[in-house]
Amino acid sequence: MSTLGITDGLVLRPDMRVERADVLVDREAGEILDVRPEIGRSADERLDASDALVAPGLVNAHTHAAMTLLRGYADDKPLESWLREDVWPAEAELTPDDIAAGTRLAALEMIRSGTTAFADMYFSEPRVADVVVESGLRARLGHGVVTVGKDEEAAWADVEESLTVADEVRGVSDRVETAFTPHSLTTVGEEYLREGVARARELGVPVHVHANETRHEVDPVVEERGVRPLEYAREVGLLEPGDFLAHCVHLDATEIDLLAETGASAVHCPASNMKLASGMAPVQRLLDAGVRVGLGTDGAASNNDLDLFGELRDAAMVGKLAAGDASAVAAGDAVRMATAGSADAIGLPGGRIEPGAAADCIVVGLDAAHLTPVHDPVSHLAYAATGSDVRHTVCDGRVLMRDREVLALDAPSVRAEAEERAAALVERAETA
Ligand SMILES: CSC[C@H]1O[C@@H](n2cnc3c(O)ncnc32)[C@H](O)[C@@H]1O
Ligand SMILES: [Zn+2]
Repeated sequence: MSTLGITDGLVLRPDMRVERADVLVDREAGEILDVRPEIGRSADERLDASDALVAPGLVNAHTHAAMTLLRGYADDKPLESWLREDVWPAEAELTPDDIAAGTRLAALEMIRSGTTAFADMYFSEPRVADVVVESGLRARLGHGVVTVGKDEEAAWADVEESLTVADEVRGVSDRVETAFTPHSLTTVGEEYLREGVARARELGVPVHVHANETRHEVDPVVEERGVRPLEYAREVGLLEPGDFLAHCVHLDATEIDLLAETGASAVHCPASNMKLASGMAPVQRLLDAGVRVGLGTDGAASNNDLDLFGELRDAAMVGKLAAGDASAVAAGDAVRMATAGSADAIGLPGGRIEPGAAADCIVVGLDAAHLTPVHDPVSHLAYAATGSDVRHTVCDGRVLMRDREVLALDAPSVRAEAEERAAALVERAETA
């Protein structure tokens, strides 16, 4: 057996206690073997965690990774006009090579800011899967379906593509899983949703969908169908355990209960919700009802970065504002959402430092001015740390970043290619 020891640090345990211990990893199995003082000293490879906290790798439960190419392209607009006037026209010009380059940039950013797994909904997902394999991350991937504005043939072809990706891409690596990913309850017609969801059940893949993000998305469902959007979702076969719904901002009490009863998860995207002025998700009410809640950045065009430490802070802050209660969404709740909550929501291993768990870990330096003194490391994770405090990143037992150097990707060439492709993409979009 070949081992990795993460030594001399503090370790964040699943119950949010922090203790001084080493973490010993089986590199081949990609599994945590033991968490105990001094257990890592004789490991084959060592990572220094002195003056640092060993935490689970963060899990980004909702993103569109290749949207890094559109970072800063269209700011300061609400969702509907942002999508229709800027984002969708630009996305129409994307090539598979652009998507690979944008995803590679996203992978670089995620590894550097302590994310070890993500859920993606986008296009050219076989190329996204190749980048996941190359970078060493874990992911659940899905081809996003939109049927509004398409003729029947094109709409069915989009549904078929999502199902084919869900079926075929999951075999490419142990670190890659898939989902059926209709874009939203209003941008995919009812017959396509019903059929796609039923076929996803046959394939045994979950559904990842945007839901209840803005009032403009909720009101038409209520007016036309006389039910709340998540009641409609249930009618078309959604909300099975394993399904996860991005945003869940505008929910009524019935919908919160539906999520709790069915076991479907909500993915909170606080920065995107604030930037697009979509609203404040009722996160404390979801947690109180027993709903599993994960945390996502959404795409880099509505955030504008993929640093989940920002979401941790935003989730804790906006959670209090939404509840009118400073004790709502406490630091430990936010950290749980970004780790075990997200991992469980998207159905990937990770999110916990304990024997038998996936060896997806980060080492966060606590030796910076903005993290001094250390009264409570969990508080620092939620409120004061940033992605650049991450010293090492490990996924599946493999070191992806050591002392801030990303090992599997060549950062300068990843950045250069993304820069070049982003400029050409925008040029094409603006002359189309
Ligand atoms: C069809 S692939 C996914 C699709 O979703 C778009 N998108 C990005 N951010 C959001 C958001 O916050 N709500 C809804 N849709 C979003 C993305 O640009 C792709 O077109
Ligand atoms: Zn999204």
